Amino acid sequence: MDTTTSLTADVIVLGFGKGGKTAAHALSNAGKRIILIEQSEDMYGGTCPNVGCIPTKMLVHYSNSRRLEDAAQEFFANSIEGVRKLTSAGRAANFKALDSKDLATVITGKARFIDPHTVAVGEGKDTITVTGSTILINTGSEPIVPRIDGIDDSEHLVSSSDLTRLQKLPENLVIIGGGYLGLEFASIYRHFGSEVTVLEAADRLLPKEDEDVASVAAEILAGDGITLIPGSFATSIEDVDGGTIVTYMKDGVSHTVRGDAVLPATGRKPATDGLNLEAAGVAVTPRGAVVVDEHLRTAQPHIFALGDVNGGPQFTYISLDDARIVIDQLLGDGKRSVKDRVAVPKTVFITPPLATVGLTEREARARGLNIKVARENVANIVALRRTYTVEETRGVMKFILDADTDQILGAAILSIDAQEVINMISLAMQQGVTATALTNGIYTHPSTTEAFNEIFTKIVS
Ligand SMILES: Cc1cc2nc3c(=O)[nH]c(=O)nc-3n(C[C@H](O)[C@H](O)[C@H](O)COP(=O)(O)OP(=O)(O)OC[C@H]3O[C@@H](n4cnc5c(N)ncnc54)[C@H](O)[C@@H]3O)c2cc1C
Ligand SMILES: NC(=O)c1ccc[n+]([C@@H]2O[C@H](COP(=O)([O-])OP(=O)(O)OC[C@H]3O[C@@H](n4cnc5c(N)ncnc54)[C@H](O)[C@@H]3O)[C@@H](O)[C@H]2O)c1
Repeated sequence: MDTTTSLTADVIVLGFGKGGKTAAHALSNAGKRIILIEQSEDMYGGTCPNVGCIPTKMLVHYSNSRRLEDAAQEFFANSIEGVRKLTSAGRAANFKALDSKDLATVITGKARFIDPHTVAVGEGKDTITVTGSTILINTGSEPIVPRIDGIDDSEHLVSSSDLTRLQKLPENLVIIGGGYLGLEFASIYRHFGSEVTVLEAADRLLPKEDEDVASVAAEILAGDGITLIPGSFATSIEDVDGGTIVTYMKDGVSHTVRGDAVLPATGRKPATDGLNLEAAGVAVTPRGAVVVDEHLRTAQPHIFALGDVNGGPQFTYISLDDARIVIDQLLGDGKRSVKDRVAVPKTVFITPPLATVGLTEREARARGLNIKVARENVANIVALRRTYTVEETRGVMKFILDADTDQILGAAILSIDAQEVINMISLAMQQGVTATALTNGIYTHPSTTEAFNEIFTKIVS
C-alpha cells in the first residue's frame, strides 16, 4: 500500500525564482512556516543565477576579454568553467540561505496542485503532500520552440541553458529569433569566435525600438561579423553529416544556412504545464499565464503568482518587484500594486549594451505629444571621454523630452555602461528631474554619466 508524507506550512512557494525566494525569506523572517518546492537541484535560486542573467553576463565579460592570440576553443572551455564555478557557488548559497532557516524547508521535486490548499510532489509511496494557508506560484517560464519541420529530430538544437554550459565552441551558430536572448548569444558567441547567423522574422532588428537606434545596433552587430537576416522565416531543419541545414524564406525566396548548433530564441512562455491549476481553481490565459489582479492574487485569494509565470515582463527585477507586492499583501498595508511601476528600464546586453526606458519617439509621436528629440552618436559627445579611455566609442544616445515641461519621456542608450546610466535616467523620470537639471549636474570624470552635460543640447527635431 502506498504511504505518503503529509506536511503543513503557512506559505507554500512553488519554484525557487527571484520572486518566490525573496518572499520566502521575508515571510519566514516574519515568523511564517515556509515550504519551498523546486523541481530541480540544478535550479536552486531559479533561472537568473543558474542559466539566465548571471551566466550570460559572465559570458559577455569573458567573450569581450578574448585576445587575438587566445586559442578560441581553449579560451571558450575556460570561460564555461568560470561560469560553472560561479553558478554552482550561487546555487549552493541560495539553497543554504533558505533551507538553513529554522522556519523554512526546501523540497526538491515537481509540484502539482491536488486542491486549492494542497500540492503534491513525487509519485506513489514517495509522494509528499503539503497543505498551506497561502500559496505562491513562481514557476517561471520556458522556451517557446517554433514549429519548424524537422526541429524535433535535429541533434544540433541547443537551448539557451545549453549555451551557458557547452563544452565545444560551435563553428557555426544559427539563431532563430533576434530578440533579447538571440542578440545576446549572437554577440557572445561571435566574440568567442563562432560564425553566427540570426534569422529574425520582423522586417528589421529590434522592431520595438526607433529605427535610428535599431540601425546603429544592427551596424555594430554586423560590423562584428554577425550575419543578420531580418524578414526571414525558418521553414525546415535537416541534419546532415556533422551539422544541420536550416532552410528559411526571405522575400518569397528559399535560402539555406548551415550550422553545427541551432538556438531557437523566439520567446518564452509561462511554465504552467503540469501544475494542475484546474484542481486549484486558478485560471490561465490562452498563452498559459496565471491570471492575476494588480496585487498578483489569482481568483483564489490565498494563491498568488509572481514572476514570468503571471505573464508580465520577463525580467528578474520585475519578479523581485512582484515579491514586494505579495509581501505587502501578506505583511504590509496591501497598497502596493503593479500599477505603481513607472519608467521600468531594460537592457539588452550586446556589446556595447542597449538600454531603454519610457517612450520611443515613435510612441510619443503616435500619442500626439509635444516633444523634442535629442540624439547624438557616442563618438561625437565631447563630454563623454570615458568611451575613448576604454576604446569603445560605438553607439548612440537618444532622449525624448516633453517640449513643454522639459521632463524626460524616454531614452535609448547604446553605449558602454548603458545598463548603469539607464537606472539614473529611470530615477530622474520617476522623480520629475528635468533635462536642464541633468545638464547642470556635476558628475565624476571620466564617466558615461557626463554625457548628460551635453546630450540635451543636441536637439535634432
Ligand atoms: C538566457 C537568459 C538570460 C536572461 N538575462 C536576463 C538579464 O540579464 N536580466 C534580467 O532581468 N532578466 C534576464 N532574463 C530573464 C530572467 O531570467 C527571468 O525573467 C527571471 O529569472 C524570472 O524569474 P522568476 O522568479 O519568474 O522564476 P525563475 O527564476 O524562472 O524560477 C522558476 C523556478 O521554478 C521551477 N519550477 C518550474 N515548474 C516547477 C514545478 N512544477 N514545481 C517546482 N518547481 C518548478 C524552475 O525549475 C525554476 O527554478 C534572462 C533569461 C534567460 C533565459
Ligand atoms: N537582458 C535581459 O534582460 C534579458 C536577456 C535575455 C532574455 N530576457 C527575457 O527573456 C525573454 C525571452 O527572450 P527571447 O529573446 O526569446 O524573446 P523576445 O520576445 O525578446 O524575442 C523573440 C524574437 O524572436 C522573433 N521571432 C518569433 N518567432 C520567430 C520565428 N518563427 N522566426 C524568427 N524569428 C522569430 C521575434 O520577432 C522577436 O524578435 C525576453 O523577452 C526578456 O524579457 C531578458
